[in-house]
Amino acid sequence: MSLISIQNLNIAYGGNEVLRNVSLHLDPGEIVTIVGPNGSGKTSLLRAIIGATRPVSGSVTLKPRLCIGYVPQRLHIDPTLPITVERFMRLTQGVTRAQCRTALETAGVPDLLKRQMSNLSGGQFQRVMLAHALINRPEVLLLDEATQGLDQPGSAAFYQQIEQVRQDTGCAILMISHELHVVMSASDRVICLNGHVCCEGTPAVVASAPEYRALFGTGTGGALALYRHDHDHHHDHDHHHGHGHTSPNSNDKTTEAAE
Ligand SMILES: Nc1ncnc2c1ncn2[C@@H]1O[C@H](COP(=O)(O)OP(=O)(O)OP(=O)(O)O)[C@@H](O)[C@H]1O
Repeated sequence: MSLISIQNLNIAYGGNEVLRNVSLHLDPGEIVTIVGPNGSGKTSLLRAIIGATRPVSGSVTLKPRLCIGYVPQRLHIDPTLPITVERFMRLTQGVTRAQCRTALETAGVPDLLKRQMSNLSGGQFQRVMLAHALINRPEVLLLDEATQGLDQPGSAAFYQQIEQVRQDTGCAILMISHELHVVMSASDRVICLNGHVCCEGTPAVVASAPEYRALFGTGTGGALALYRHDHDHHHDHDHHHGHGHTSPNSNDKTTEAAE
């Protein structure tokens, strides 16, 4: 049974259609990346999954008692507010120090418990957010542009950590990104959203491709992959693509990046 199953979802704000006929599913242990330009409805989809937005029609079905961990885009903490990692993680009632330690270990930052949140680097901060999302041992992790603000090696390292988390905990991961051409190479599926599901498929792992090396060097440990999507349909005026199509010669599907 899928953990999350979305059928023919339509979302509109005051008559303005944002998502049209979107269907997708997330199965246990899968890593699925949703890419789409700004304004393509990614956050609306995420809000529909957590029940914060009511669809016009269609359905979102979650496995009964599904535990979801959420890693937000960027949480702003006032730098003048003194708060340690431990206190931040224990703001939720009932969380023990042992649970914090375990979650920080799983997130790859076992030594940060006593550190001030305001002194963490961007990558450390996002790992603490990851640890925070892991505390209740979720079956699904939702990541909303979780590598925004990190540089490329930082993003690659974060993606490697996510992969490790899947290995350690077996949880499924639904990742949202506005980066159209670079995705986590461990993604089992990539879904391109642009008001509707534009195309989907597996990302190509192209660590040896010249384009890949030119863009990212070889220091990313294969954590990033180029993703190229080709399709032959046109979009209406409301849903412009923010990217150029790379090839006009195929139907709706993901193609491998150059080898
Ligand atoms: N509560 C709301 N009321 C009215 N319009 C909204 C609301 N939330 C989002 N929208 C509009 O819906 C469209 C899709 O927004 P959404 O935030 O889902 O896209 P997104 O893909 O997450 O964008 P971004 O990458 O910029 O975060 C946008 O045009 C946005 O202005």
